[in-house]
Amino acid sequence: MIDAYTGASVRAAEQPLLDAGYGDILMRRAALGLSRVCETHLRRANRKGLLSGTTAIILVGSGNNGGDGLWAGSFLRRAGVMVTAILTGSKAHPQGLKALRALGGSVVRLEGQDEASDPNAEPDASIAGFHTVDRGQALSKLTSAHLVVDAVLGTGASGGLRGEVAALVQDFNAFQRTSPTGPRIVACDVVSGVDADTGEAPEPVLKAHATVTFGAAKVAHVVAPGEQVSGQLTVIPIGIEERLEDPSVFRLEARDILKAWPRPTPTDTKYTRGVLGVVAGTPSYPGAAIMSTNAAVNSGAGMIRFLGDATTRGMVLAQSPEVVCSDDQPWDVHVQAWLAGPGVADDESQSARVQAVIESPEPAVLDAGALTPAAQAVADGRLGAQKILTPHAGELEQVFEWLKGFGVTDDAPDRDRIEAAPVHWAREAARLTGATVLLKGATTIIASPGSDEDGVEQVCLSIGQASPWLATAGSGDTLAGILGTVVAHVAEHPDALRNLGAWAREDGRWAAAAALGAGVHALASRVDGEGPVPPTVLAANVRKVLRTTRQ
Ligand SMILES: NC(=O)C1=CN([C@@H]2O[C@H](COP(=O)(O)OP(=O)(O)OC[C@H]3O[C@@H](n4cnc5c(N)ncnc54)[C@H](O)[C@@H]3O)[C@@H](O)[C@H]2O)[C@@H](O)CC1
Ligand SMILES: Nc1ncnc2c1ncn2[C@@H]1O[C@H](COP(=O)(O)OP(=O)(O)O)[C@@H](O)[C@H]1O
Repeated sequence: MIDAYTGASVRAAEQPLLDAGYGDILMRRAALGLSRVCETHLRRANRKGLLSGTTAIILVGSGNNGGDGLWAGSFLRRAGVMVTAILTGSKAHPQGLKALRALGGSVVRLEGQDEASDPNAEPDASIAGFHTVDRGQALSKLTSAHLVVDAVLGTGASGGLRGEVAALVQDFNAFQRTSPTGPRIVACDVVSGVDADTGEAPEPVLKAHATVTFGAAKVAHVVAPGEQVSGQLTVIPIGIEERLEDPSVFRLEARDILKAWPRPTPTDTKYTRGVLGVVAGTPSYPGAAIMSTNAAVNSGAGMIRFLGDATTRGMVLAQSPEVVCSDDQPWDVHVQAWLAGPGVADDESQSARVQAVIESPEPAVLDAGALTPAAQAVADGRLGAQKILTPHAGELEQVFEWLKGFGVTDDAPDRDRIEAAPVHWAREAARLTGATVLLKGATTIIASPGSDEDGVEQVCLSIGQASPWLATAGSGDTLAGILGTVVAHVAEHPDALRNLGAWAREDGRWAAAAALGAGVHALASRVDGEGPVPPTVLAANVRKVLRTTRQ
């Protein structure tokens, strides 16, 4: 599990050490870790695996992030690398600058640095004497280097790159598009301009092959879009780890997911494992019913009860004879949890069942056609953490429109805003609806509602490493079936996921269950390597994923 923190909580952990005068030591530890990762990349760039003869350009901002870069440059110099620092701000960390120069590193200033690129610009005599390079000259230094270290902005950034350095990055990105064999790019702490706390990545950003961060991962490393530009993450311990408070986002990794996935014990029966009721599909859209029930079967549901019309029932049974089908109403059957909504549109009887599920006290995964009625139900009160909404960004936009219509919020973000800061909007949707929200996308975000009144903190998780091949119609129906299975189990065994952490109890268990479902879905997308994963194959892959650990 990766615990990811906000910049503010990392700074709070550092503060006592800074107050005690250990700032330089922290910075040098950070820089040493950064330089080691840079060395690995540089050795790969040299056929003989040597460092001498390799070149590194460090883009250096005016704050401590730039200080890390300068110190790392001095360590690389000592190892024989030819290092040039390009200063992009109106000042530079004095000790870092001294250290790099003492070891023979070159230092130049990017011409045109002005108030636009650094809001706190103060003319600084200590760097005024350095030779300047214009953007074209800086670009040719970058493109001819073996390695570029991005140390312009770290956790102290407010907004994206601006001014001349933004234009330089834009030019470099244009070069990269035509010449994929450019330098390796290593980001210091966070990719410059990416918001450490939300992962927002305002263009332009220098997409990194690797990011080296200090003390702990930041939220931007585990949520979209920040994660997608960060490359491989290395966390360097600097001595603040014990002082960190609660993480802001948990990233579950493959081993956490496989370890926590609930497995039957010898005393279990199909009922004690949790019965899942499914309200999905209509004669017009029967596929969603077939795919979601098939996924539930393959993820090991104890029993599945499908409610729907005769045509769809016949098709579900043809694919999965294990499913118990009827035309009952939700209140007539006893289940531990529901899955409602996939493929439900323009059908009175199925919509009525969806409505009954929303109004029932049971836990429920509410997907696709259940999202609008769920948002409408918020007008009558919070839904409860046991109701799990599973929108993609476009569906979440509609949920927010309904919430705005009911006066629950003034701010209804559109799809683009949601995609720019999914972790923020997933949390907000959970807070406003009172439901657990699973927001789909390149990384999947899961947020529990929390409660200001009861002092219950929101739990937030992220799941990554899903194959982009999942962007296929029907992947969501498969996810819904997997989610239903694990939610039904957790409904019957409230403490089943407690080993994940204290946060995975009470209301947080629904977020934990949803994260496990999304995690298994992501693992199933890559189990046979990278390539197309039609939903039926994806569902079958779930069994392979769940077989990979010993019990
Ligand atoms: N505090 C510490 O002891 C440690 C801090 N470390 C490093 O320090 C970094 C944080 O340092 P700082 O707080 O100095 O912040 P940054 O280095 O991220 O940036 C702050 C500077 O950039 C300017 N700035 C902010 N937004 C800008 C924008 N959009 N465009 C142009 N200029 C902008 C500010 O005016 C300020 O001068 C971390 O990311 C990490 O790399 C590490 O050395 C570990 C130890
Ligand atoms: N680019 C991507 N990378 C990784 N996963 C993705 C990507 N695009 C979509 N997904 C995942 O694929 C699934 C698509 O679900 P959804 O949009 O509901 O599809 P459908 O309704 O057609 O079944 C979600 O789990 C989502 O997180």
